[in-house]
Amino acid sequence: MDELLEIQNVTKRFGSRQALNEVSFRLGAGTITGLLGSNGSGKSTLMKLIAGLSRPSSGRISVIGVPVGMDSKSLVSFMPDVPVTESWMKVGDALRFQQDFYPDFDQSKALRMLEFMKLRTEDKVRTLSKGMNERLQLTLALSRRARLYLLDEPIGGVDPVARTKILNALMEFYEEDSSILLSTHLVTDIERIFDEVIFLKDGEIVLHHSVEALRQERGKSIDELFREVFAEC
Ligand SMILES: Nc1ncnc2c1ncn2[C@@H]1O[C@H](COP(=O)(O)OP(=O)(O)OP(=O)(O)O)[C@@H](O)[C@H]1O
Repeated sequence: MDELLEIQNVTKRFGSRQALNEVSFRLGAGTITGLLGSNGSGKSTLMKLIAGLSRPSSGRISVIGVPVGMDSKSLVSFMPDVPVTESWMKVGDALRFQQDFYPDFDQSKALRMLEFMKLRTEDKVRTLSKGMNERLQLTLALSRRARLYLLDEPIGGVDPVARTKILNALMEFYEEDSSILLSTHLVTDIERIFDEVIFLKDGEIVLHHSVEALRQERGKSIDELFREVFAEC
């Protein structure tokens, strides 16, 4: 497995609050990894550090050997947990903005994804439901030609039908030489897409394992393990 992401002893403090404590892990190319943790466990903070939107208090992060910074921007596509679109936009405007901003944006892939997602370029962003908006945000993120996709809560707060549609889109449009790190606290339904899972608790990694090995060794679903580890959170 080729190394794609390497995180070494990363700590992040906000004043006296420690959001991440000595986090270290590696991800290989061609994997979908679930970053699982309860509210406030540090998932978004870690995603922002990998995306280069914030700097660690200490530690190192690199993507295919490139330290996170200006040079890693073209390697990483980030879907934050808040929409990147403006309410005045139509879906087509959102695509044009993304294309202007990122030279690696693949317009034809975006149009294919829109069709799959049942979105139209003339739809107004402010009239989209939460689930439809999440489909749009996912389209914007996955249509970049990147090596690592960071998806922060792409199914947060949508109903099970919308969730299935979003997960199917992920599997359909995922390029297999890239990797996905997807954060969520909604483990039911989604665990089928993961190759690996990382459990993040109070800013520390408490488990990082292949899903297949976990199921075989512990005889439990990821959802059951998640409930055990986070029972008191
Ligand atoms: N800009 C900030 N200033 C101060 N504290 C912050 C900031 N961002 C995050 N934190 C704190 O860091 C901790 C981790 O927050 P983070 O948003 O990374 O958690 P999360 O796992 O993504 O949670 P959720 O599932 O609720 O989105 C929390 O205690 C949070 O209050």
